[in-house]
Amino acid sequence: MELDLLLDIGNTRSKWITTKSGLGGSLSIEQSGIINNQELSEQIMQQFDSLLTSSSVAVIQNIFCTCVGQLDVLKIWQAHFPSATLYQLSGETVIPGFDNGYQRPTELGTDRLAGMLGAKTLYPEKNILVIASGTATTIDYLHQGSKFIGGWIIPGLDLMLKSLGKSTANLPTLEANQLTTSRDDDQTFNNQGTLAIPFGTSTKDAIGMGVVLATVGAIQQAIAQLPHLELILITGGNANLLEAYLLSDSNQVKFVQEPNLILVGLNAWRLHHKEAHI
Ligand SMILES: Nc1ncnc2c1ncn2[C@@H]1O[C@H](COP(=O)(O)OP(=O)(O)O)[C@@H](O)[C@H]1O
Ligand SMILES: CC(C)(COP(=O)(O)O)[C@@H](O)C(=O)NCCC(=O)O
Repeated sequence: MELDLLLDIGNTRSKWITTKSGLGGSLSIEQSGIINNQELSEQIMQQFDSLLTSSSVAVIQNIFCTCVGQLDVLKIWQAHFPSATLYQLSGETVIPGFDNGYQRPTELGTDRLAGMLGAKTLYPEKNILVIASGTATTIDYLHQGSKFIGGWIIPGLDLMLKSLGKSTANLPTLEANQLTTSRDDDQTFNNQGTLAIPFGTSTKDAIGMGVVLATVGAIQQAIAQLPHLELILITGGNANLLEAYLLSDSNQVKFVQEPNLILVGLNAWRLHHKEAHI
């Protein structure tokens, strides 16, 4: 079987999917995985073991990739699949029906571009806010599934926690997974059933609630200034955590978690690329 590898290299982790190499409709997933970039070589060997050992049957033909992480990370990926052809998404890549509103399109992170292509593919013609909550948190607006209006970049939850810990004498360095979302804890819920954000009464809570509110507040600001917003999509490593704090029915806008949004976007670009080069 001939396979293509869809690869999203972020600043913390690489997310991947293999799909049949031919042209198809929606994304069919053969295998998938997530690898921390610091453990890349070891994990590629482990996660791809069955593919690599049965290489006479399954071969990676092409890699369709977005890389906003270190180039060295991409080089390690390439070294494991030397016979595959590498295609890298660029801010300048032309996609029919998609208009990149950045002043300098090449400046736009290709993961953000792929996220919007994913949104356009899954929810055509909608006004969509795309939130990617990873190393950084990005909040991007896609108008009518076709025009990227612009967005915001703020430090991701871990990054905020790390920088507070590192740059102050008195603050501990918390981790995002210490910001609990469990309903078993003694936490406050608002009348929509999502977590309320109380004022902190300990250093830990003051930091935790502060970084969550910095993020949720930005998202709510975006919602407030987009009267025609129809849908909010959230993806990335902190999507679960963030979702617990976001209003599920903000301003009547539907809110959906799409873990593979960027890879879905890469697949849409892959199909377009293949159709254009038949
Ligand atoms: N198992 C995990 N390993 C690393 N980070 C994780 C993990 N689970 C959740 N996270 C959170 O997800 C973030 C990375 O999310 P991800 O979407 O992969 O980011 P990026 O695309 O920037 O690499 C980390 O900053 C961390 O806060
Ligand atoms: C904003 C980002 C750092 C997000 O990276 P991530 O958190 O996904 O690792 C990345 O999309 C990037 O490097 N963007 C380039 C600048 C821009 O999009 O304007």
